Formats: sequence, structure tokens, C-alpha cells
Amino acid sequence: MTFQGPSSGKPDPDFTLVSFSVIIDIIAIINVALARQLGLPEDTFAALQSPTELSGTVLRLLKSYASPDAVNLRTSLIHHTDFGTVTLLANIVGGLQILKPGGSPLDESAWAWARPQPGCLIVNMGDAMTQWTGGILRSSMHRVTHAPGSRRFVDKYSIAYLARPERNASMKRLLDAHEASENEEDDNLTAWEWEVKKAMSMARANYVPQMKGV
Ligand SMILES: O=C(O)CCC(=O)C(=O)O
Ligand SMILES: [Fe+2]
Repeated sequence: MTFQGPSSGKPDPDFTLVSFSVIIDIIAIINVALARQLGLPEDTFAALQSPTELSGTVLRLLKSYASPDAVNLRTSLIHHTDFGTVTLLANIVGGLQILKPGGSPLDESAWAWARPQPGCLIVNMGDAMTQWTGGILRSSMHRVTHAPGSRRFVDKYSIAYLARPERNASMKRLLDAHEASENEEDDNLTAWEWEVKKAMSMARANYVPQMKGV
């Protein structure tokens, strides 16, 4: 599928408005494809995240400043997993890195660049998908660092659409747990309660971001 991303390094307000319905269509296609692959009814994920219901879905425009100083290279966004269901990401300059499976965030060689491809979006799974699928889908650990090569000398803009479940959606696992869940009680929460619980645990001083799923 091709997608018309921003044509320059600068944000284009028309891009955001015109593309909103396209983004919703893309998420719908991904939802159906994932449900089919997992042997679930086609509307399983769509039914839990209607774009017209109240949710914590975010459309984010991010600017990461250039990193010209070779001895003080910039990390714009520290490693994390996305909270929601599916993230769509458009950028040109690069700088996004994904942690290789089993890698430690402290090991620099465990980080792989996600190279932006013209006409393509980067698709990321979020923690809600991991919860619903009992760990079969993994929310990948990622961070935004300085862009590679000479691209680190320019500011980077990206547009991220972070889809989240409807507030009242159930976070009950839809598939048998692939890995033992340390949080069985999450099954009984609504998406809103689950997100508040996650946000509060992130705010604790000893919080360590972890990759879940397989
Ligand atoms: O700007 C990027 O490349 C990634 C943004 C991101 O990870 C986020 O908004 O959660
Ligand atoms: Fe992210």
C-alpha cells in the first residue's frame, strides 16, 4: 500500500487534515488482517477501537532537533513501547531504532535502525495488542535517537498516529496466554482503567520499560 507522506522535512497542516480518514482506513485494514491471521472473527479488533468512540488515541507531531555535536549525540525519545493498539508513523529523516528481540536497551549493538521508505508508513504494535493476544503479538521497544550519517545535521519531523482502544473496551485476553501473565487482574479492566494503571506505574521512580510478547 502506498501512502502520501509529508513531501518536505517540514510539517504540512493540510497533510494532517486530508489524511485523517486515510489513517483510519489503514488501521481498519490492519485490524482485519491481524484478526484473520490469529484465527479470530474479522471484526474483533475493530469492535474494540471504533474511531468514533471516546479513547486515548493520539495524533502526535514530533520535532526532534538536529544533533550536530559528535561527542554529545541526542536521544529525543527514550526507549519505550507504545501503549495502544497500532501506531502508524510517517517520517523522512530517520532516527527511529527498534530493539532486537532479546536485546538489552543498554547494549548499543542491540538497536536496529528503522529506515523510512518513501511512500510507506512504519507500523508498530502497542501494548494493548499484546494484552489482547496473550503475548502472541509483541509491542516492540523503540527509541528516537540522532538520525544516521549526515541526516543528524537536520531537524527531524514525524507524525505518529497512536491508536488506542475505546475507553470502555474490555482488556480481557482474547487468546490463550502465550506466556504466563503477571497481571491476571488486567483481564477485568476497561481500557481506560488499564491505561491509568500503566501511566501510574510508569510514574514510579523504579519503572523499567519492558518488551512483552513473543
Ligand atoms: O518520532 C518517531 O520516530 C517515533 C515516535 C514515537 O515513538 C512515539 O510517538 O511514541
Ligand atoms: Fe513510540
